[in-house]
Amino acid sequence: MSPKNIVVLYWHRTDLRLHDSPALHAALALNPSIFIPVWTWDPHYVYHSRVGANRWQFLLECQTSLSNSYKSLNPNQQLWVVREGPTTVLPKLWKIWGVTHLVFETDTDSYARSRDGEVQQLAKEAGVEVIIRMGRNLFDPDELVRKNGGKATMSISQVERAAEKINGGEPAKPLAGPKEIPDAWGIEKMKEVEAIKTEKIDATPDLNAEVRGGVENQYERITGPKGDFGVPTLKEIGISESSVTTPHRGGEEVALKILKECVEDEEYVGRFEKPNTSPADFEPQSTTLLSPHLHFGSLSVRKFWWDVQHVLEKRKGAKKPTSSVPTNLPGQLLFRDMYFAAQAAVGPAFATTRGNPVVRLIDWHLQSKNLEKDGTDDKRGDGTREYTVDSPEAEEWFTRWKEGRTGFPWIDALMRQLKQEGWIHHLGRHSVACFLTRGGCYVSWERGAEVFEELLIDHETACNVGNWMWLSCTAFFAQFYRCYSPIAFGKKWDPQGDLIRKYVPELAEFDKKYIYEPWKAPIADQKKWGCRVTGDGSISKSEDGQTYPKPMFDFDKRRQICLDSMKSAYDVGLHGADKDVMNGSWEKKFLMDEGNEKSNKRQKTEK
Ligand SMILES: Cc1cc2nc3c(=O)[nH]c(=O)nc-3n(C[C@H](O)[C@H](O)[C@H](O)COP(=O)(O)OP(=O)(O)OC[C@H]3O[C@@H](n4cnc5c(N)ncnc54)[C@H](O)[C@@H]3O)c2cc1C
Repeated sequence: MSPKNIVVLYWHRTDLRLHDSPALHAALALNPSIFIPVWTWDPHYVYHSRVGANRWQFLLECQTSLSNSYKSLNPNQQLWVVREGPTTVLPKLWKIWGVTHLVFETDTDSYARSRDGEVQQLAKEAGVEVIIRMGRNLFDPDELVRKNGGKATMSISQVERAAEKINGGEPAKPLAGPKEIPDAWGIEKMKEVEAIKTEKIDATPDLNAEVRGGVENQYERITGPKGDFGVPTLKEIGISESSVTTPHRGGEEVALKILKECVEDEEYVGRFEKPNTSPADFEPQSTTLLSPHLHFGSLSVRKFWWDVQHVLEKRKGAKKPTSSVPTNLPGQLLFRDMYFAAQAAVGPAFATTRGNPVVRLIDWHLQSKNLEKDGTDDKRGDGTREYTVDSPEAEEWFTRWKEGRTGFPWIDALMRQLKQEGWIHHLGRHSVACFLTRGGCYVSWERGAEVFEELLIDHETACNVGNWMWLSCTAFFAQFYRCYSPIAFGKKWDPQGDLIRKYVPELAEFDKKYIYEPWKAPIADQKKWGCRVTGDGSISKSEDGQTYPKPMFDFDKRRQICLDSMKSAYDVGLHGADKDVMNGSWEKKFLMDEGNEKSNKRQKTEK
């Protein structure tokens, strides 16, 4: 085919960048006469995945930045945002714009796999050639699985061994970004899509109704309210500007600047060891905070790897102390690949307990409803699962955890930082995840993962659920007797309690002696420091001034109960895909177990 006749529709999804994009490179290598970079505003993410205001804003910033980059290379270009789901709109676009090739980056997330399968079939029927390239990971997750004997990658050493068989353990080198971009069709031809019948949008279940304070008009016109295929505004998607509270900004330019500053600090990169970075540091935080950029693809993970690798090699050459995998920065990126490949092997069930062969079944409180006898699989994988409130007390703990009013200042500071900023340090995530599950509340990790899914600006299904399984000791990690104290762990990193003072300002005046355990402060001191420790925090002001809640339970007692219960659950030894789990009879096994908190409770109530 002569380049004259080549019309490429480039479908941006996980790659909001121009630098090092193998799919974009392949698309431009076709030498197209017409090149149309498109984003389809997919109702699946708008309604059926939990997304908070901060992550919406981050996405819009990434899209705006990409659109501007296109414009700077070709004033007639932009990111063409089309407001309809991809499986219905793409075939219409191909027809109207005479598309010959569809090009996109591989996405191994469960929803994306089935969507892309459907799109490929439609393209085949329409005679459109499809080109797909991997660029979201260091190594192709499916290839890692194959090299790991077809099994989920459950440890870094498995990833390293599998990667060794792919390219001697080295990710491909980054590709240069384009210097020029061909034209799209003229605006009149582009706008012909307005004549097409818009499909009815499937807006139920709407998991983001609460996030959207205002009226949304995101699907009223396929080309957007101005008819210019523009990146939506917050207002158009029904989100008020005041609900965006994150200080973290999106976009390729921002990502490249952060990476540049990071690698210029040779000591930082050379000595980086994750366990030695503080969860209490803010402005600046102690790790790179590049995760949201990797999530949206505003940064290439291979560029991250190689820029860091060059610093490490230089240091090694100069015989300077240099950290190594898995605690150094490349090690962190391998953890990311580990979770992607584990998800690629397990499929949609990776995000749940039911049907997931790698996850242990623990008899948590607030289990997903699909674990009940008549439970069904969440085939759409859209997080619509409901849960069973087996204990009103656990439900209350879960709510207090989510809202940052547990009465444990370290936990509350982190949960409020998460809500405000959409990002917390990895060890902060450890603390709050352990506290909600095996180290305090004994609430299902699936509840915690759903809260993170909404609030994180870096939410990545594979990494989120993978890490929740790790922290709850249901997969990847099994040392459940190693538990984070909400008091001692924070104190170790931040003896002055600065993180607490920032995010729990009602305790700002407390002496460092009491900042982690304010309930122990004498009443006279509490009054002097302007905050009484009383109630459950549901009312922030009381008659005598500001208040902070009492701890919601005795942590030492809860830790012991959780430890005993975990031990019993490990003895029962069920996993998510076992017959007893799939047919809903698993509870019987726990009822027979004497050592378990919940089974004892149940036996008592059943009598
Ligand atoms: C309960 C829980 C939930 C999590 N949910 C997510 C999530 O939804 N999305 C997400 O990207 N990370 C998640 N993580 C992993 C990790 O906490 C973040 O990737 C990291 O804190 C991001 O900050 P950073 O960019 O400064 O990391 P850095 O320490 O600078 O690491 C560089 C990059 O390596 C990757 N990385 C580092 N640690 C991990 C890890 N343990 N697992 C996977 N990738 C890692 C990230 O892409 C990160 O940007 C979660 C961790 C826990 C304990």
